[in-house]
Amino acid sequence: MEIAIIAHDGKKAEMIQFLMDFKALIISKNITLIATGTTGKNAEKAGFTVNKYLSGPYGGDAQIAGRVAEGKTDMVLFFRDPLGMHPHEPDIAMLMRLCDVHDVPLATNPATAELLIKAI
Ligand SMILES: O=C(CO)COP(=O)(O)O
Repeated sequence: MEIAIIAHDGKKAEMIQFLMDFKALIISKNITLIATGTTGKNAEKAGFTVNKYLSGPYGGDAQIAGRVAEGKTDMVLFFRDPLGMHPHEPDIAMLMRLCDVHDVPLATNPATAELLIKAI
């Protein structure tokens, strides 16, 4: 199972805490993690193996959206910062739209991500 992890800067610490909280489950379920660039680097520093794509503003969200459209990604955990401005807002909207088009589970905050990952 492939899960995409993406976190805006203000939410990266929460993403790493989330990954640590569910590390045993991620390993035991043989989950492949993919991520936007900087989120992925942070996860690697925390000891996770991650397939990294470009940083979000440089097209990483769009690359992951492509994988969602191709049926390669099974779940997207996207810790968005609703208080921040993002130059790549169109890419973010595209990713969320394609999750809906292809009925791929999408969590946009840690509470929802916890419910989703516990359901695996
Ligand atoms: O911008 C992002 C999501 O929209 C995240 O990108 P990074 O993981 O490269 O910071």
